[in-house]
Amino acid sequence: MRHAYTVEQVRSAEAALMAKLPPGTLMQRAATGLAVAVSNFLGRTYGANIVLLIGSGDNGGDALYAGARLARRGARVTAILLSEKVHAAGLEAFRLAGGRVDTSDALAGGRVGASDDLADADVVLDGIVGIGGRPGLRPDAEALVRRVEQHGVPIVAVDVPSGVDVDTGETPESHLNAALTVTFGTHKICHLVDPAATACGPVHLVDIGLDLPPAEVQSLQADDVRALYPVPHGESDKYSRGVLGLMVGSPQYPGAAVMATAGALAGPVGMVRYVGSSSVGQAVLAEYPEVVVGEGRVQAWAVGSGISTSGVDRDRFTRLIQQDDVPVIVDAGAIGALGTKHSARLVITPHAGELGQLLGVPRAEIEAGRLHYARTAAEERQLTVLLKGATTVVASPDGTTYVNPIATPWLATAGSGDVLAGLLGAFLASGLDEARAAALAAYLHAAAGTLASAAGPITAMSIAHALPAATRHLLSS
Ligand SMILES: NC(=O)C1=CN([C@@H]2O[C@H](COP(=O)(O)OP(=O)(O)OC[C@H]3O[C@@H](n4cnc5c(N)ncnc54)[C@H](O)[C@@H]3O)[C@@H](O)[C@H]2O)[C@@H](O)CC1
Ligand SMILES: [K+]
Repeated sequence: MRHAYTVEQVRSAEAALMAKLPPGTLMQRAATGLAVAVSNFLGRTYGANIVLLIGSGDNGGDALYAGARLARRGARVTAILLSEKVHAAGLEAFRLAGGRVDTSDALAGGRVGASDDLADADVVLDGIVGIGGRPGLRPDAEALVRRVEQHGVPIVAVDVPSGVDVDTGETPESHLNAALTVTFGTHKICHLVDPAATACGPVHLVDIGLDLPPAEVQSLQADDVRALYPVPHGESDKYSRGVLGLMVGSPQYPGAAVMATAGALAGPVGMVRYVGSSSVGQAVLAEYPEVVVGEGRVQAWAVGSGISTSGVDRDRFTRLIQQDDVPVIVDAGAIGALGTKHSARLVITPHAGELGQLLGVPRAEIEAGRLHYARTAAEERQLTVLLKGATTVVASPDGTTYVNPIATPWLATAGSGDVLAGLLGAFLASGLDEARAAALAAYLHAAAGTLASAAGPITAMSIAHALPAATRHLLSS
């Protein structure tokens, strides 16, 4: 499991550890890991041109000490100081190691004389601000960063890309985009949650020995998927593996029922029941003769995919969400039919627009604050939210939050959400709790999409068809 923490949690873990260690130990651990990561990124150190952007805090200190190490190993390292006050011991160590300080007018509001250094750089280290920074780049920093971008020089962010909001993953002000982020001790929320996660690029974690409490945000890894997946055993039968009821698709959108069925049957469920209009049921049977059409006992329901809000059978839907023994996935049109009361365990699967409608918030605001709004909806409505998007967020009413670590933009294709609803239903019917079922479904859906895509376009059915292979690969690796 990958865990992400708030700044406050990181600071208190750091303080507890620092109290037990000689002064400066943690910064040295961080700087050593950073220097190694930069060498690996470059593929060489000797002869490399490295520029450091140095702000006023310890984040700049990390960059200066790492710069000193790289200079000692033969790199040409230049520091551009963005503040009159920088980490003094770090600067001294940097100078002693042969590092150059660019004394041109970097401080004079962006009239940067460091053009040669920037143009010739192989990499730029962003030590402007770390977890102590407020969101946004100041004008001098912004001018420098834009110059770096113009020259096409990759940036390695120290701890976090300067300018992002570390605790929310939001980017309300200007920020930089890193080719790699090297972080220390643990992941922070901005490393996992978009839009900041995209600004981080790949994230490399350097262990500095922190002891941390339960995480704010978690992200399943392949070994978690293996551990959680409900693999059938010798005594399993189709009923004990779980029966999923699908109330999805409509004469207008019959394909949604076929795609949700495809997703469900490629999951861990033992049996799928279809309940809906007979023409849609026929379409499902034509593709999947193993489906049972008609009422019967189920362990979970998926409702709403391919049904407009006005097309939802309100009486039936209200009865479903008022019973408390079977969890219900509420997708697409059914999200719009949701009232404020329910007693069933619910998972809603909105995209940003649908969540915006539910909360009365513009879509753009949801996109900019995905973690916040997913959590708000989960807490206020007492249900689990799977917020679809480039990185899927799963938030449950008890605060448990997962972010899906893998994604391919090719997943954004018609019917992809129907496959996901079916797959999620299969995990719920097999007995997993809502948050884990949603996190597993998001992971495998993205893994199958990535496999099917191979960096090219995909259809929803190809995602469903790739699910067994993606699952096999994960379970056997
Ligand atoms: N505390 C620790 O034990 C460790 C901290 N480490 C490093 O220390 C960093 C945190 O250091 P600090 O707490 O000194 O804080 P930062 O270095 O993140 O920045 C705080 C400083 O930046 C200024 N500032 C705030 N917002 C700004 C903005 N938008 N633009 C420009 N300047 C801004 C503040 O006035 C303050 O002087 C971590 O991110 C990490 O890189 C590492 O060395 C690991 C150990
Ligand atoms: K930084």
